[in-house]
Amino acid sequence: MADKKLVAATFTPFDSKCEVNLSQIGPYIDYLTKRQGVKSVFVNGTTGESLSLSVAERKMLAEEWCKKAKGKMEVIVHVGCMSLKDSQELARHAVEIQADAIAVMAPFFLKPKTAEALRLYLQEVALAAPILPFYYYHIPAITGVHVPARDVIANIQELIPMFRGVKFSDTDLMDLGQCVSSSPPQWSFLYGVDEQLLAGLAMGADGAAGSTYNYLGCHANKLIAAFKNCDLDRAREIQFKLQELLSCARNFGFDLGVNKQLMINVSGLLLGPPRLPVMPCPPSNVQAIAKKYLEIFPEC
Ligand SMILES: CC(=O)N[C@H](C=O)[C@@H](O)[C@H](O)[C@H](O)CO
Ligand SMILES: CC(=O)C(=O)O
Repeated sequence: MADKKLVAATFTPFDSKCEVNLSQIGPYIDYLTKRQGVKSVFVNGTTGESLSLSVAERKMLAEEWCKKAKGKMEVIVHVGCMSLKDSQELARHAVEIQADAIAVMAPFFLKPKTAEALRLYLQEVALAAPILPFYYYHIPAITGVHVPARDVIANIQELIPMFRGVKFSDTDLMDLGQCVSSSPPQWSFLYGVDEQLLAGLAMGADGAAGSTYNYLGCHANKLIAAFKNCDLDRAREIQFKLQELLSCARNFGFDLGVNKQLMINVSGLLLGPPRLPVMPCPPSNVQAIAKKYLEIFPEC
């Protein structure tokens, strides 16, 4: 079985005024590589609040991540925007800064109505970065674009020669299965519903990309290793622990604000508040979740 990849979808470090704080990116990379065993990041995605950032801010962040990660981690830069022009600008920039790959979600103000419309849109973005591996970022719960991923990627290599896979953030495991079974083996399907990663792996996902791997990377790596060793009891044990933590977090209204504050509590990194409209979470509210984290995962 080929190596399976674990990708952390990064938070965007802000200062107390909600301005991008690049100084935390070096320490963030050290934390992920040394403490969590994470060797790939997905920058400027959902967790990174990309659609709440300006294009200039996204460029600054992507550049700093690529610069500091060089030789240490793989960097996938999400360049999806509401405007094709902005996405193309970010895709060109990703080439300049030598990102390892780009990913694009469906635009969701004026939504593509068909798989063909979405494929044509993705192609136009890909043309701005023709040398970079390209991933489609499927996250229908957020975009409201419910075209099955299977339909989006049908014959997509004819339009996007560098197409390499999907970041699949949806619970529809039949759609995932159909993506896997209809695709060439060199494509990667990275599963993005952390609560049920094991089910995604069982359906043939090549790895995982998600927000919780910022602070649960080392456990997710163990889950993946257990799955590869066919030790399903052990894999399930870890998955159930992760579910227990996230179910506790849900009781406190688990959203990006809570998620970011949990990462701050666990890692000690200075990531700041989220940006409006996401509301900041008072540190005291997260203490119960952080306590649960330490109870469930006393060590890596
Ligand atoms: C909506 C969202 O942000 N999904 C993420 C990935 O795509 C996941 O990593 C979740 O944050 C995670 O599964 C926790 O619910
Ligand atoms: C969670 C995730 O994968 C993202 O932030 O895009």
